[in-house]
Amino acid sequence: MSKIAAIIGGGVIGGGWAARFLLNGWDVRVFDPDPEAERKIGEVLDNARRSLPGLGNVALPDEGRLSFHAELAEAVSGADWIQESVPERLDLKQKVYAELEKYCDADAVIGSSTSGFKPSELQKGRGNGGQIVVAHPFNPVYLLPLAEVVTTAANSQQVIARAKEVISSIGMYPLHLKNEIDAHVADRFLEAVWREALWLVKDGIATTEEIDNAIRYGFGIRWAQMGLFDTYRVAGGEAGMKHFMAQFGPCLTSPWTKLMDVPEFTDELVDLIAGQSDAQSGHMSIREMERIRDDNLVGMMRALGANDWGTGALQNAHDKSLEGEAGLVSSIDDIADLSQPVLTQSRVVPLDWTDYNGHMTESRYLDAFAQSTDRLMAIIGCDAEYIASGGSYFTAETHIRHIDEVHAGHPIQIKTRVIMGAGKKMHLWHEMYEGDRLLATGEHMLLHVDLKTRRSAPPAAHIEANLVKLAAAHAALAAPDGLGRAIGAPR
Ligand SMILES: NC(=O)C1=CN([C@@H]2O[C@H](COP(=O)(O)OP(=O)(O)OC[C@H]3O[C@@H](n4cnc5c(N)ncnc54)[C@H](O)[C@@H]3O)[C@@H](O)[C@H]2O)C=CC1
Ligand SMILES: C[N+](C)(C)CC(=O)CC(=O)[O-]
Repeated sequence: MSKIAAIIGGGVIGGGWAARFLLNGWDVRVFDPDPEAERKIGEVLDNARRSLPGLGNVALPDEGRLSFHAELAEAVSGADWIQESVPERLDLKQKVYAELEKYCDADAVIGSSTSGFKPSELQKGRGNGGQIVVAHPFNPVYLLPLAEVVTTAANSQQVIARAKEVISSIGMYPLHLKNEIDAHVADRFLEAVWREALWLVKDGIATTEEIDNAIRYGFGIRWAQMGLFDTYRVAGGEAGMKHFMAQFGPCLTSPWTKLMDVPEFTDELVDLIAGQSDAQSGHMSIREMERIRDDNLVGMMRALGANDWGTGALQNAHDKSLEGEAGLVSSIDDIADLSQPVLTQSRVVPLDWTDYNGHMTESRYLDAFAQSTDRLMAIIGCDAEYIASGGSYFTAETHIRHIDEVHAGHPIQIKTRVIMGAGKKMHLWHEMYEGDRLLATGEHMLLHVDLKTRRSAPPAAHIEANLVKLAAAHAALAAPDGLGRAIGAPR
């Protein structure tokens, strides 16, 4: 199946979709009458290239081709996925759908980024309405994985399944809503919070900065990892959700929120809010703020990945799906040539791996080598299931040589040799490269342990056999330069 996405409307959101598809290996065609569209998408892409490839622990596929088209017909003909991201005006969107109907392929899925319109409003009057679904993303689309997929009875199961499959394949989470409603689910929350915030500023209760602090220092970061209901379940203490509801349910009838209507957007209110926002953050450009936002998102999402939780768990699953294309294996049976060092890592240096010297920081070399050791362990059979049964390896000694520097966003690969594998011992040699350039070596001695006694113990027979097999195959290679080296400072 070809992978061609047509992006109709390449502004903030269309640019984000373009980057998400492109960096996941799709060819992307953009149609946008704005003469500045190419520049703007270029800038969004710069930010996306900086942040997305290093979000996960496995390299993304090769980037697709990006092209700009003056005619809608040219952009959409032959496209598998069409993403409409024109401004939020129903008349304009309906005009675009009438045009799309003429030129798109009959089996293409058409997703709309609309924040508020229902899919039936977009499908209305269209002979090909069954091809149209809402695929509502969140800014920045290239980093945030949620896409609300809203469908109607006009959409076949095949179209719905295809929509979910494509969205998942580019590392996103399709939240399928079968019942359409204005603004879907997530934007209902955003509007409620936004409305409260507008009143609080208008009535002089809090400034824009105080409101942002109330969110980012408190419930915002909490929501990011556990959402609303799980957070409140925990807040109910040992008695959980029922206790929480008994304690705080009555407040709802007060209610704490008094300001249910929307404040009028008078010039005075717009100036008040824009003025406070300028005072708060006017010293930074929007692009600068985007990069700060992206650095923070990547750091937080990668932290969740270490816990295999929330967006991090989703990214870990996406990484798994990319392993084959990246040349990574999880079993000795899948190694094509046993005589060569094993590829144990193919990734991009993430944003949060760099330091004040502007390059990958020393502790991350060990992090990368440790991940390669984990993969080698899995390859010989010491995988999660084996570890859960009570056996594993502990590292007893490590020697890392930092040979050349590498920067965030650059691709690295690690190749691993088994120097010795017998009984309880596993002696590994990792080499880290960017292309042909050797960046670092890692030499590690590990001991097999019984996780109950926490003492060294022989591994299961199949693990030792696999280790011996790899060690024997690698023994035919010339000894690596630097093997067994100590720092060797004169005394
Ligand atoms: N900005 C946001 O935070 C989010 C916006 N959305 C939705 O995404 C859609 C687009 O919003 P933004 O990207 O923010 O707007 P935007 O104003 O940044 O971009 C819209 C783009 O569409 C282009 N355009 C206008 N008429 C067109 C036409 N007939 N054919 C092709 N392109 C055309 C414009 O030149 C512009 O580049 C809206 O439906 C919005 O509700 C969804 C999620 C978040
Ligand atoms: C403000 N907004 C309604 C356009 C926001 C969205 O639709 C989603 C987002 O990215 O917050």
